[in-house]
Amino acid sequence: MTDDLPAVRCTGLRYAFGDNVAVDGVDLTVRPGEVFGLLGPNGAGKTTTIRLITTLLRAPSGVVQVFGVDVARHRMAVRRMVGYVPQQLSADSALTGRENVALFARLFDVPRGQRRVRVDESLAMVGLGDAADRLAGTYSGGMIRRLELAQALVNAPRLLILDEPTIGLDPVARASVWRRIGEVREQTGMTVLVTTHYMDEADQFCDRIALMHRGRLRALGTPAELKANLGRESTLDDVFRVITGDDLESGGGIRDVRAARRTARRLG
Ligand SMILES: Nc1ncnc2c1ncn2[C@@H]1O[C@H](COP(=O)(O)OP(=O)(O)OP(=O)(O)O)[C@@H](O)[C@H]1O
Repeated sequence: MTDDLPAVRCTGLRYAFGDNVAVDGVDLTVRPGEVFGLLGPNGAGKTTTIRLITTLLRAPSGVVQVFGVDVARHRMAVRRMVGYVPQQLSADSALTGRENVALFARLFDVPRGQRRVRVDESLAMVGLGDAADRLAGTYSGGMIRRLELAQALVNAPRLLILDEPTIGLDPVARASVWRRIGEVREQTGMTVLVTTHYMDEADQFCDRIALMHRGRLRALGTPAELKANLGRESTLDDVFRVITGDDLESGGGIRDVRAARRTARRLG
């Protein structure tokens, strides 16, 4: 009955850190079953938007609904529907892959009788079945990301939210992470909301894209639509540059460097 409801609907969403308006009146609908990419330069407001959707931040104004459920009023119900892979994580290098996922199964309150099966299924979905009993500390960066994906999948979420799932990975590992995301989506029909800085990845793997800049949505459409609006032979990079001016090059600064270092430390 709820199948036609949007996976996410944000209306007039706004959030400020002191005087700094991070999210400035965002209206956004993510359709059920799609892979939706939220793009934008550093500081655009993507992570803050995701935190509002996942109930980690509370919006002072605006409404967020996940499959029709209001996040302000039903936080736990929303959390049960959402799997979230944040930028800074989560996998414990002193535990095996299986133990890491089992820990999340307990945290998410997966019924005891289903835990073992759910853990095995999640590890298999991301291609870590054979490595499940190795310590996560021995995994490559790409395997760690897939392990984090398995952690988010263990409670069978209807909506999977990934914040920069491929940052800091080499091209082969990036492709492998995306392949797993695609397979999971096909197997489960779940909706995927993803942020990325990699335009080529967004172009290839997202059904629709929203470009965010300075807290606002500046463009929304399929990759093909966004490129077509700009003219023949345009790339998503071109679209991005037109919308954000020079911010793509100048964006980042200390926060970006810190984030990249954090990721490198985590993966290294
Ligand atoms: N915890 C915080 N305290 C104060 N300001 C914050 C905090 N988190 C984010 N901001 C500010 O809010 C704005 C939006 O940040 P946000 O992290 O949502 O952007 P982003 O698009 O996710 O950037 P990135 O790509 O670097 O992750 C930025 O100006 C940022 O400096």
